[in-house]
Amino acid sequence: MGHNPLHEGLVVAAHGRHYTVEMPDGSLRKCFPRGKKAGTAVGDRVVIEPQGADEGVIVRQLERRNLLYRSDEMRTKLFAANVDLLLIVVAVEPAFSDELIGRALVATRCAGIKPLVILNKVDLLAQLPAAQARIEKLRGLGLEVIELSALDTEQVNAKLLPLLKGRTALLLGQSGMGKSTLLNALVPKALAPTQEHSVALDAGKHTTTSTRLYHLPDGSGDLIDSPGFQNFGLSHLSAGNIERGFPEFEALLGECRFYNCTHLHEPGCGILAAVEKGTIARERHDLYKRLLAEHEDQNRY
Ligand SMILES: Nc1nc2c(ncn2[C@@H]2O[C@H](COP(=O)(O)OP(=O)(O)OP(=O)(O)O)[C@@H](O)[C@H]2O)c(=O)[nH]1
Ligand SMILES: [Zn+2]
Repeated sequence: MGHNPLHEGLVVAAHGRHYTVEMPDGSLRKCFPRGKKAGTAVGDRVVIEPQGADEGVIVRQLERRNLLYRSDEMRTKLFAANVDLLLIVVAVEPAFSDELIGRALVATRCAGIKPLVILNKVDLLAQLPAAQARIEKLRGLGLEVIELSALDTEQVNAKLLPLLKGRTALLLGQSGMGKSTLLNALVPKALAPTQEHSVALDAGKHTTTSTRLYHLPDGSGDLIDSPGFQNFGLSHLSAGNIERGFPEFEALLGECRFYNCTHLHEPGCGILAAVEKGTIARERHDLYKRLLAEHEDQNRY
């Protein structure tokens, strides 16, 4: 009895212990990692050995362009691989978190992924100016922002499809920002349960919690969605990585007196001086301090 021939496939869903791998003919296989270690993420290209009609074993994974992690207090987990674009979905209402955007910005700068902010629900005209004022600050950090209403499918496609063409984008958003509505507008067959549907269908019974990759209908790009994903734990990043995650620090780093300045308490620190002057926002420096502290906590033992 010889081995089955090996095949290359794309990991389109992660379910904890097993993965869904899409084969070149479009068929899906339920695949298990060889051995105990699961070093595979959605977006990875893998070589599998087919087993039976619709299963397989992941023999190895091909080299990846980049890898995003999501870590919590407990551990660091793989999130998604080979991502070109991080779509950070925020909304005019409810209020969005600067913290999450700041963390996403650090993660993308470290992984070499382009971040793009989507301001959703611009049809809520009364609250729009206040949201736009907050968005201006993000533009000041060099973030590109696209304004749209996810309820307007035509508008969503006109604004986003050209940017998604030939790329793999990861959707990120706090609950209520309209991420599911946006996904449904781009990939109708994804049928991501929106909040209304979840309520109608009995308290979110149909909400999936696994990370999934969807192909755009015209086949010219992929979207990765990770329901229930709220925060970007970054405790796996080094202090140098965290520093690099703050674009507004970059031009000032040369002004610190000490070459290994941590920008926390050193005399002659260019960053601290800018915070005092107000040219770097204090909330941003506070986020920097929090990320460093999380990193210290994680690496203490
Ligand atoms: N006015 C307006 N409402 C929107 C828009 N997009 C989404 N919504 C509404 O906002 C609410 C939240 O949308 P969802 O798509 O469920 O939000 P989500 O980000 O997926 O939230 P979770 O399902 O909790 O993860 C729903 O009531 C949507 O109908 C929009 O462009 N304009
Ligand atoms: Zn400094």
